[in-house]
Amino acid sequence: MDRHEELLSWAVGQDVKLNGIQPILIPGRGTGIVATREIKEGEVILVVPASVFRSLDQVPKAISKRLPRQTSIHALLATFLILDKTKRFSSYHAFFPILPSFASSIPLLWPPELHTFLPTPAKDILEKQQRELERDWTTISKAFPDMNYDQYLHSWLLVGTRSFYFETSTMNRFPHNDRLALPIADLFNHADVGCDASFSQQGYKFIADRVYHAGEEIYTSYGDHSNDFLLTEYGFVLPENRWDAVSLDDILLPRFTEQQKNDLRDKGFLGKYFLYQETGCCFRTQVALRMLCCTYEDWQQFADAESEGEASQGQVNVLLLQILNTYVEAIQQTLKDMEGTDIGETNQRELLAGRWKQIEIMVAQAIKHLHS
Ligand SMILES: C[S@@+](CC[C@H](N)C(=O)[O-])C[C@H]1O[C@@H](n2cnc3c(N)ncnc32)[C@H](O)[C@@H]1O
Repeated sequence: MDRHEELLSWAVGQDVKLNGIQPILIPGRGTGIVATREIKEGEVILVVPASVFRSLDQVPKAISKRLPRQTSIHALLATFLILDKTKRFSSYHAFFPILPSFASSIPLLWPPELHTFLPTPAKDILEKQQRELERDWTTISKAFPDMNYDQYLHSWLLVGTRSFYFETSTMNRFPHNDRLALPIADLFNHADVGCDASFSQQGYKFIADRVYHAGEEIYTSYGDHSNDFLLTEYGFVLPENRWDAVSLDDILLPRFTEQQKNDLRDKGFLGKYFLYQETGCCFRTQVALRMLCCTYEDWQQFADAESEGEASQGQVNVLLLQILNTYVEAIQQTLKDMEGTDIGETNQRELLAGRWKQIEIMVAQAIKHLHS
């Protein structure tokens, strides 16, 4: 029996119902789920009973009692995966990628010098991850002094990349993004649109979002995530991603005086300026650009939604064009600097360069759109 057949028979033994789907190895994406026959839109393709869940409620008291009440679910599950020596989940655990396989893809494991080349939104997510990992490891290593850091890091990354959002009443006191659970759904790879899961107290079901032909990979969507988010949280970028966004903060923020920053902050418009794949510049960016090229009164009226800013749109577009052209030069410089460095592994640098090329294309498309 190969590994995937073993996983399948383990799942069936746990009362998981797979209907016209199976896990297989997919080049470049590890394991994924494919259709074994033609699947109709709306068909239930997977039923996972709550008895298989690994979440807050299943963490043994022997673990949770040794930890402070505010310990994150992420930290609890990571600890549970390590200390769970029962046979029941061993076929599932055997599927987990080993720690070195995360190193090429997950920026958290890249050398810090390479982090300096990450786009700003990815850097922000990485810093949050670093803070959370440190917080969790401090708690866990105090309660379990024999635990090894690499083993914990591995388990923490497994939970971070494989768990799905799930809620029970016992989870209410935890932040939404910490209401995590495993397993099975984690065998699906991500696409910007895919099959949805429907949850109940009995478990969850996956429903086909469209027709699938035999052999076709079936995706789910981990959320409306940009490629900077996917890169940092999951270690990959999508070639086509309707939710992709490019941050303009690095090129816009340095243009403001302190006074202008204060005015923007007072109205809640300082930073988080994005260029979206589908819709172009966000409203916040339009507000910020008007701060740089309109009178204070015109800016204020636009920011307060008292004017639609049509009279100033021409000026705004000219300024945006100039800013985006400057950004393209900066992106090309980043790519050149990356070519000239041997920091990290080749595949880490290639993944990062690929992301910057996507950003360059999105900015170039916005420039083309402004010209037309
Ligand atoms: C929840 S797991 C999905 C199953 C995983 N492929 C496996 O081998 O077990 C998430 C991980 O799968 C990979 N992945 C998911 N979607 C992907 C995609 N569209 N392209 C490339 N890798 C993907 C990434 O490594 C990600 O961290």
